Amino acid sequence: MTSYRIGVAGCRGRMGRMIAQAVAEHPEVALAGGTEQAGSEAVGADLGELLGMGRLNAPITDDPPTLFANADAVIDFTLPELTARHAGLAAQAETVLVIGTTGLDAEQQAAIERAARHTRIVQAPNMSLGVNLLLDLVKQVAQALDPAFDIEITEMHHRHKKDAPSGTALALGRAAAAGRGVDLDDVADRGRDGLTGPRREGDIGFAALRGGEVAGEHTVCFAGANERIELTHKADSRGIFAQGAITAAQWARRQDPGLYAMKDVLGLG
Ligand SMILES: NC(=O)C1=CN([C@@H]2O[C@H](COP(=O)(O)OP(=O)(O)OC[C@H]3O[C@@H](n4cnc5c(N)ncnc54)[C@H](OP(=O)(O)O)[C@@H]3O)[C@@H](O)[C@H]2O)C=CC1
Ligand SMILES: O=C(O)C1=N[C@H](C(=O)O)C[C@H](O)C1
Repeated sequence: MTSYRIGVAGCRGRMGRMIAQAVAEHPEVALAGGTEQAGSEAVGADLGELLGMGRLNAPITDDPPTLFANADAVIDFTLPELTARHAGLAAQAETVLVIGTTGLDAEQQAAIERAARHTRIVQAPNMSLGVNLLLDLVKQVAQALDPAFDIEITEMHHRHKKDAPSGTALALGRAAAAGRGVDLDDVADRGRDGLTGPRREGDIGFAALRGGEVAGEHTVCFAGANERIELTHKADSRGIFAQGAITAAQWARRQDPGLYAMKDVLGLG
C-alpha cells in the first residue's frame, strides 16, 4: 500500500509542531507538509528540517489548497475561522480532515457540517481516550442524580489559550445536560461576577482558570447538600491529543463521507 500522507495545518503551533513530529515518527504514515501564516519565516522550508529530523520532502506553505492537494489527510488544530475555510478545501479535494480546533461559532460549525457531505471529517474538542470515556461517565452520573445535585465544570489551561470555556468543558456540559434530558444552551451559566444572586436550580456552571503551561485539566463536580462527586481528567502531555488525531486520520481513511466524533474512532458507542 502507498503511504498515507498527512499534512498539518498551523504546523508551528503548540499542537501543530507536536502532531508533525508524531506523524514523522509514526511507522504507518508519512508527513505531507504543513501550513503557516503568510510572512512566517518558516514558509518554503522543509517541515522535517524545522523539527530537527532532516529533510522529509514535507514543504511548509502559506497556501492551504497546495497542502490539501498533496495530502491524503490534514490535521487542523488552528483557529476557528481558518478551520472553517479548511473544511471547504477538504470537501473540494476530498481529503480527510481531522479537526481539533475549539471555539467555533454556529456559522463556522455549519461550514464543517456542509463540508462533511463531501468528505470524511473527524471533529473532537479533545482527542484523548480519557476525556472521551469521561463524557459517557458524566452523562451516566447526571442521569442517575436528580437536579438537587448542582453541576459545576471547572477547567485549567496554559496562559496562551484563546477560548473559554474550553471546548472540552462545553462537551462535558453537553454530556451532563443530555444525561438530564435538557439543552445545555438553556441551563449554561458561563461566568459569575458581582451580585449574581443564588444559584438557579438545574443550571450547569462553568469556570475557566488560565496559567502557566497546564496542558489541560477538567473536573465535573456534582454537588449535593451533604456530599460531592467529582470526576476529573488531567492531561500530562499534549502527546495524547496528537496520537488521538493521528488515530482519527487513519480511521477516517476507511469511512464514507460524514462528520464523525472521537467516540466513533475509539469505538465507544
Ligand atoms: N481537540 C484537542 O484534543 C485539542 C484541541 N486544541 C485546540 O487546538 C487549537 C490550537 O491550539 P494551540 O496549538 O495551543 O494554538 P497555537 O496558537 O499554538 O497554534 C495555532 C497555530 O496556527 C497558526 N496560524 C495562524 N494563522 C494561520 C494561517 N493563516 N495559516 C496557517 N497557520 C496559521 C499559528 O501561527 P502564529 O503563531 O504565527 O499565529 C499557530 O502556529 C485551539 O483551538 C485549541 O483549543 C488544543 C489541544 C488539544
Ligand atoms: O487549548 C488547549 O490547549 C486545549 N484545548 C482543548 C479544549 O479547548 O478543550 C483540549 C485540551 O484541553 C487542550
